[in-house]
Amino acid sequence: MGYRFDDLTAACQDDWRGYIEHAFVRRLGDATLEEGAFRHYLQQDYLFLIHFARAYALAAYKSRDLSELRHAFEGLKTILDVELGLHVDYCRGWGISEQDLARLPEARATLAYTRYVLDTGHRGDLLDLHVALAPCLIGYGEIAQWLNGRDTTVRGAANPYDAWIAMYESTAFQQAMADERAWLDARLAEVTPARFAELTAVFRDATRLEIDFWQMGLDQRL
Ligand SMILES: Cc1ncc(CN)c(N)n1
Repeated sequence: MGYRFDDLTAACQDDWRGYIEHAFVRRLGDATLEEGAFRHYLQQDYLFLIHFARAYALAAYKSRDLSELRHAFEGLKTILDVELGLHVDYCRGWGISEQDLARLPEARATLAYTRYVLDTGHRGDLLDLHVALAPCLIGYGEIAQWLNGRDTTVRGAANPYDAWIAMYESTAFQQAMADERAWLDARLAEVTPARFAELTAVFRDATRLEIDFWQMGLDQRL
């Protein structure tokens, strides 16, 4: 007993590394990612973020006290104010308008991942839902750190994806990630081994669905 968030990643090491160090992420860092792959990912990520905002709203609904409600509200605000706001501006820079985004067909990988998280939240409790959301928030914060620690990552004007890395290394995003980790550490400290095994299964599923999302971007598949 006395689990922490790191125990979840340790229990799914291969999947977690496969997500953080995916070929899509490596190429984005090396500035060798094909533009069409990034554009496809960016468009689907808009749809993804809308459903993830709904998942944080579900977390608010499932909250049992004011502190849980505030925590869900902070997560929702990070998605709406930090990520989605920047995302729409960023898409505009890539010639993708809000009207284009509103008309997008949803890729299977987007559908599978977002509905999995919403379903997990509906049938489970607040901790199930936050564990299903964790690869998203904590994973992207870790990806930005991992990219920055590599010698081959190209930063600045020489990398067309530099602003993407900057968004996830920003203080606002890194703080939201740290808050989520602390929240999970406090809750996981109290779970039994049997409950931890259930939560590990949720975390592994969500991490694999993140891997599929990168692959969908690389393959430019709907
Ligand atoms: C698919 C995906 N996963 C995670 C994140 C980071 N919130 C994102 N924008 N998109």
